[in-house]
Amino acid sequence: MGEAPAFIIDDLQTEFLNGFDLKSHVIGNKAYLIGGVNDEPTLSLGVHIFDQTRGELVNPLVLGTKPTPCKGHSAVPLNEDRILIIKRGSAPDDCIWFLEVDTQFVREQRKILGTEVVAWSKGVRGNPDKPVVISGPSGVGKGTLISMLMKEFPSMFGFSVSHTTRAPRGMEKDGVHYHFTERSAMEREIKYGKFLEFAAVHGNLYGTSVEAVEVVADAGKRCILDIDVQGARSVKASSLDAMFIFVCPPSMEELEKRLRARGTETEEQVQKRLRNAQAEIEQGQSSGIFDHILYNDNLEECYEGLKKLLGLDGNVTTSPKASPKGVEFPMDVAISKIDQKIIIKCGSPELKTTSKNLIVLDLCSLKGGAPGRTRGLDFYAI
Ligand SMILES: Nc1nc2c(ncn2[C@@H]2O[C@H](COP(=O)(O)OP(=O)(O)O)[C@@H](O)[C@H]2O)c(=O)[nH]1
Ligand SMILES: Nc1ncnc2c1ncn2[C@@H]1O[C@H](COP(=O)(O)OP(=O)(O)O)[C@@H](O)[C@H]1O
Repeated sequence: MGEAPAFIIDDLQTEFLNGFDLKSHVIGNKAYLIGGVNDEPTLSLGVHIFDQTRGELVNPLVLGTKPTPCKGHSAVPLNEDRILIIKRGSAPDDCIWFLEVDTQFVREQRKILGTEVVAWSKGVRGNPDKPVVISGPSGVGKGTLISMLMKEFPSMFGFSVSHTTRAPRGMEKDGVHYHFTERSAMEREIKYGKFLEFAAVHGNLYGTSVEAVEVVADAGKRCILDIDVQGARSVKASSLDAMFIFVCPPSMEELEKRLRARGTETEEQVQKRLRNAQAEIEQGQSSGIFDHILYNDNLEECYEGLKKLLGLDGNVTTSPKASPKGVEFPMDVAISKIDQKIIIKCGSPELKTTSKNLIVLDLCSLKGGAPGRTRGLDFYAI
């Protein structure tokens, strides 16, 4: 989008002129201008801020995944910290978005980055199952247990693919086992708030991106995270409500035997991992982070113990959780807010999912937000 014409700033109302589709919303002393050139059918949702105190138009740093282009949009500010956007002409699961302008995440990023920041978050119906964090020293068998679980229940669980600066091992594939990355690129992404947690482990940087966990939940699966104790501590302190499991070896001698038998590390790396293992085991057992401790002596018994913790010891249906359907909005909608409810009036009778033309969106059930998804959307027709 080019510079917004001056009269839009003066008027600060919805304007459609010369192909511009811009909506402005005043929150505090700032007017948020959302939209851009409407080159039908592709309106790309850009964001500008008009700072009324300074009388200046500002280009904010826009974080989060940007919505795909649409045919138009309607918007309404919510609770002084975000703007609800309904994209027109989008798929039912892609029409509700939030532009966060003063949420905790945005305020933190503004402070870190020293510039004006806004962030996108996509609205998703329903809530995923609690993610499972699995920690334990190198060589204890975390990867083996997780592979067994994925193999037996492929449609139920999804693996959070971490980023790491360590080199790939022979059989490891980029994007499957890890996202192998340069340290500088990873540090930049950490700075831009893309990581749920990160830690230096055995001399390399490892981290879970917010997206890594979100894509698993988007697929209707329960997310499994294989991360170290420092990472588990960060997740525990985050807003992600997870289950925490620590895997212990039967002895240090057995751990060393497994690590050497795996044959993936140099002697120096084996020594480093063994040195770190003692402290990890102590923290795993005494830090209060973990809900459960599993001893991996006999693999089959340990795997049965893991399944029991996950409620998989009885008869289990292995189909993935059906993701709740979205709503397809017609081109013509009007939005208003009453307390914690959003009323969406659909002007045309073409609404596909219902014969009624008022949709109520309940804001009380919303969870999460940028830099991930805003989950728990609950809407119904009246
Ligand atoms: N904090 C954190 N730790 C991770 C992440 N991914 C892997 N790790 C941990 O990093 C450590 C080393 O992992 P890796 O190099 O794959 O070796 P392995 O544990 O011997 O298989 C393990 O304790 C993993 O649990 C991550 O995203 N964040
Ligand atoms: N209970 C067990 N008994 C014997 N060997 C095991 C057991 N669990 C795992 N292993 C072996 O130990 C090695 C390390 O396991 P791995 O899953 O790679 O550990 P981690 O992911 O915790 O580093 C692998 O070669 C694996 O086959």
